[in-house]
Amino acid sequence: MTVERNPAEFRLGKPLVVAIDGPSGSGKSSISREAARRLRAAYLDTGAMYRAVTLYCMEAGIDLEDAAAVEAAARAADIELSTSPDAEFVRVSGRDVTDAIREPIVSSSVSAVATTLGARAELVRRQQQLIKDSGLRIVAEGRDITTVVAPLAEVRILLTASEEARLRRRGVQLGGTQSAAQLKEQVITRDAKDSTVVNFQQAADGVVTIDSSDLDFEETVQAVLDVVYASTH
Ligand SMILES: Nc1ncnc2c1ncn2[C@@H]1O[C@H](COP(=O)(O)OP(=O)(O)OP(=O)(O)O)[C@@H](O)[C@H]1O
Ligand SMILES: Nc1ccn([C@H]2C[C@H](O)[C@@H](COP(=O)(O)O)O2)c(=O)n1
Repeated sequence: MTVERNPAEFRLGKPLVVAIDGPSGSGKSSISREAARRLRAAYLDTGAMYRAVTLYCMEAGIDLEDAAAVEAAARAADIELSTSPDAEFVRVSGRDVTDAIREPIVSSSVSAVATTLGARAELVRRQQQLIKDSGLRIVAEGRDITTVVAPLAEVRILLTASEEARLRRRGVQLGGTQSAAQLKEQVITRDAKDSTVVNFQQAADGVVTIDSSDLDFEETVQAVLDVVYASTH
């Protein structure tokens, strides 16, 4: 079913929190950003916050295996994150780190922060505040948005795709610069580590699964918008 109505006008004046979780490379960030644009909503990339804390720790010489130090860093880090789908930026201590947090060294270290429960508690608190600050019109994506950060969201989606599709997409996204082994490390191995503290492989009760393996980008955005309409009627 494709909805004809104008998404930008949909549910204006009423809360519309759209929570999207899923594994690495499933399309959460790119699909959520585009869905937010069309819904005229804010956009929250929670993974960027885990990445920002990781970079903060690495630059401060904090041992990522020291849970107490990582938790303290998550509390101390001065992180500014754009929630505009049209202006992506992340700043740590006022410095632009939008590109730096996407470097492979951060991708391969971020699970240490993501699996530190005290750091998660602090970032969940900040994420819930950002959702409130949006006026409750936002698409928020990550690994625990449907279950922990916004379990009462109007719309809750698990965005999945086959392992093969996710590896292929990430390979294309990185311009063919990564070997098959490197891609597997950044996508599959990272998911396995992150899965030890949050479940983003199976949909929780009430969460709608969208499998994008055989959908192109536009079809996936449309599938998300269809679930938004269906879940709010
Ligand atoms: N349905 C789709 N068909 C084809 N390509 C897609 C589709 N969805 C997303 N992509 C592309 O796949 C790549 C990975 O998507 P994206 O970065 O949004 O994934 P992600 O789930 O946020 O990953 P991560 O959690 O690792 O950051 C991007 O280049 C994106 O444009
Ligand atoms: N809500 C979230 C968001 C992200 N993470 C972790 C898992 C990833 O390894 C890392 C970076 O996320 P990405 O930018 O790849 O989406 O952050 C999490 O545990 N919970």
